[in-house]
Amino acid sequence: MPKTAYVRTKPHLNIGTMGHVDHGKTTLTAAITKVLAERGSGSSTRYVPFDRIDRAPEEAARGITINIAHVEYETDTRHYAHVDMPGHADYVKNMVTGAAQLDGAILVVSALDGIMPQTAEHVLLARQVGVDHIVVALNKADAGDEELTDLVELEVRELLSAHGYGGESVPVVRVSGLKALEGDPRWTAAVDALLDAVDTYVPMPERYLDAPFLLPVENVLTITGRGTVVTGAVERGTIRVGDRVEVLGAGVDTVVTGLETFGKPMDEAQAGDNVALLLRGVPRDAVRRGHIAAAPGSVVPSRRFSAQVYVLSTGEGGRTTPVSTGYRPQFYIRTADVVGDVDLGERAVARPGDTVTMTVELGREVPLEPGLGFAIREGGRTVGAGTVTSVDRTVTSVD
Ligand SMILES: Nc1nc2c(ncn2[C@@H]2O[C@H](COP(=O)(O)OP(=O)(O)OP(=O)(O)O)[C@@H](O)[C@H]2O)c(=O)[nH]1
Ligand SMILES: [Mg+2]
Repeated sequence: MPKTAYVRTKPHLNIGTMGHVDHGKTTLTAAITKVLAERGSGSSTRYVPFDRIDRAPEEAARGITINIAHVEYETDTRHYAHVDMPGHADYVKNMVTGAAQLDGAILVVSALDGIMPQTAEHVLLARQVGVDHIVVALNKADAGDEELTDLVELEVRELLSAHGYGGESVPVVRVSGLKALEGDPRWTAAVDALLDAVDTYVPMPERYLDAPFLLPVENVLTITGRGTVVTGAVERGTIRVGDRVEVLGAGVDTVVTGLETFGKPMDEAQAGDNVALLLRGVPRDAVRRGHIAAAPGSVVPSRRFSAQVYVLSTGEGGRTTPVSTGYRPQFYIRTADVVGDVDLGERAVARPGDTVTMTVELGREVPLEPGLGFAIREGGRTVGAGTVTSVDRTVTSVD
């Protein structure tokens, strides 16, 4: 049976749940889909139960969200792709990948526990990777005491202000994902209120539809008998079946032979869409997460750039000791994870808590441009966050 094509009836946005481990992100995600399915809003909304969101086998075994799960739903005015991000500290790198494509985020904070290390880390990373709007879900409000919840709310608003989110105006909605899932009317209404806050507070971002096509590869899979598929969110431009693309990093130049969003075929994908591209004649192991699919010749990758970097303080989970020239951490740029050599120039050291300028020489070429945000990690933790200020295009790569 042919699959029904995707029909673009509402503006599409990418949002997601982020926050500390066990604060209820996945439960709330399931509750959102249930409330919307019952509201009957939009043909693409389906209830996705909790255990279908945490679906990779490795996750079920460990009971924590490792990969990033995408679900689709519609409110009355918008179509959303929602990524449920992992809270566990080891998986913050996946959070960077997920957040890199978010137009807005729902920060889930347990009203019982308040701000925890990953709550703060996710807010910092969200700021760095360009998430401009956050709505807060104070979850587990069914079990929390009102006065304590008021304190948690104050604390969250302060945290957001400290990271430039204007904490006093951010919507903070008290919810219970668990009770909403059980159908308790008080709490399904709270989820409705949260969705209304997302609909109104997160603006429709500007989509660069006229720019050359670019998609950072998030995942690669094989469809038996059809070929290799790359997935991710289109960063800019549009793409149609039959268009040529090159995959930077893989050295592949090919043609798009199929295009889907949430399992539905589409004729054209555009900036902001979460898509799967079927590529002609590309071996599965040629392409990896971190590569970039782009209109041929539209981007020139580079290795050297200058950046402004904030070195996380020790209290934020950063380093306890300064860094100096010669430091070699991992750089998380779009979906890529690349080693880089740091040069601090005249400045001898950068201490935790400092904001510094640096030159970086990456281990391999990636498409870079001023304004691009990135995270710096070392030994499984985030130690810095920065923005590219200029790109040195004179250094050519040997590979
Ligand atoms: N009382 C109460 N418990 C909740 C609520 N939401 C989630 N929980 C419980 O909190 C625990 C964690 O919920 P999850 O939804 O798995 O949390 P998570 O944030 O997705 O966790 P990670 O993905 O591992 O970071 C589970 O035992 C839930 O049943 C709520 O609104 N109220
Ligand atoms: Mg989860």
